[in-house]
Amino acid sequence: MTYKRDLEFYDFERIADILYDGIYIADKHGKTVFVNKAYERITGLKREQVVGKYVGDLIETGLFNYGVTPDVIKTKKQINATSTIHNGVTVLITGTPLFNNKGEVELIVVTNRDMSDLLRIENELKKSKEQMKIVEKTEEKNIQEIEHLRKKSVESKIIGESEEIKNIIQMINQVAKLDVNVLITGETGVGKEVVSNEIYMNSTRHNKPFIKVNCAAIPANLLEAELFGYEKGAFTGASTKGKLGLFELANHGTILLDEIADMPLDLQVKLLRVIQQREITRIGGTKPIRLDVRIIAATHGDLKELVSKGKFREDLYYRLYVFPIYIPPLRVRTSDIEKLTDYFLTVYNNKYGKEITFKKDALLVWESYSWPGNIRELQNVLERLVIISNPSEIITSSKVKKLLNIEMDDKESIGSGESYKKIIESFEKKVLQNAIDLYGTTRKVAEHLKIDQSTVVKKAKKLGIKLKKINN
Ligand SMILES: Nc1ncnc2c1ncn2[C@@H]1O[C@H](COP(=O)(O)OP(=O)(O)OP(=O)(O)O)[C@@H](O)[C@H]1O
Repeated sequence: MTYKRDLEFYDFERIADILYDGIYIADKHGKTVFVNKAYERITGLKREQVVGKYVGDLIETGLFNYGVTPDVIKTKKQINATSTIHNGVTVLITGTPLFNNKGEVELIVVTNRDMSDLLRIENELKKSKEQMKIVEKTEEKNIQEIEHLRKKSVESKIIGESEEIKNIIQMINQVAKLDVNVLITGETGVGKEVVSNEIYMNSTRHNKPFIKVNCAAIPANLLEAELFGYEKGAFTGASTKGKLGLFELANHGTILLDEIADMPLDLQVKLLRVIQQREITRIGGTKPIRLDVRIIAATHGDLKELVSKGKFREDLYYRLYVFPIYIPPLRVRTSDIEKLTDYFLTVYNNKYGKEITFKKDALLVWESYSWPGNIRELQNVLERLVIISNPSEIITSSKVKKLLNIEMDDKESIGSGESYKKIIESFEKKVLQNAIDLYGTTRKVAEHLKIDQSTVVKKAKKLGIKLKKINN
């Protein structure tokens, strides 16, 4: 046989030394006769420490916790096992007996495979599987959240038949299907969110996410992470998994940036980039992420004024001002009060199982109130009224006045025991407050009441009327 003759020319020790797995050979007594280089590498033991030693002694000295050789000698069979060696490495060992022609065990050849790499890969696989599960769960949660927001939005309906509301509904119909940014302005509680819901519901994106962010409610230092997300370990305290930003959650859908005036200037720059380049970069990230999000911004503040004071970026203002919708306060569309009252009274009567109605003069007082908190206030006061009233109570004007803290009329005032000065003062306050509510600025009040603007300001101060949000 030629191959046998050829083999005689090869140096088996050299061959054994180039193998990746460790080789250990013991004689029939369990005395080590050979170890290759890979064995030295894996175990960290030198040839001299092992060769000539009995495997039992090696186990006793604590170099291995288990050796297969004694069992192979005993059983005369191949044995597979794992063993941890003194340096902490786990090895897969296979001991195979080599028999002489009498069928006796002559040598035991043991291969050692370092399991560290394998265990590391297995661990990584386990970790990635766990991470995948977390991502899947988060995605599922996000989808549920989006679905919840969508359902909530579907419920909203605009009540009101005033010219102002008709005009707003017309604007919603014009803009909803166009993919442009919308800026909704108006005092607190006028229905900016309700209008944004209607735009979303009537847009082509109505079956895609609708994410609402109140920029004033999230602390400025957290807003960036909330909006744009971050990569894992982006900053101290960041989650090790990283975080998906609200813009990414809103992808292909719509985002409502409520109270946009409260967005810090440095974030305004980032927002501008989202609008212009249609992409975001997570905090700590390097790769920009393409996005397709429609932006609806809302504010009760005067953005133009903030621009002139350097508190809002002019370029962003014009990017948002593509289609502005202004919602007037309830006091200038008093015809809506009755419809809204009817609507919410039915809602709360049903909710609390009551049949409360208004007396005609009570409704007049109700409608003449200035509703500084607008529809939100009307809704809240009405709910309170339903709660505190008897099941079939007919609400009187005095109950409404008490509830709304409205001062009494002239006849009621005269009989109240107050001094002449006090009665005149309260009458003056009522006139001035109504005029300010009606005309909005001290300049216009002065014009209509034919007095100096400085007198309006002085009297308002003296009578304790707040002019904070009124521009001269
Ligand atoms: N036209 C409307 N028809 C029915 N409900 C309305 C209408 N406008 C507002 N509401 C109700 O009034 C409340 C306040 O409305 P909304 O939150 O939209 O006001 P907002 O202008 O966004 O307030 P804020 O500036 O404080 O965020 C909500 O409960 C909303 O459902």
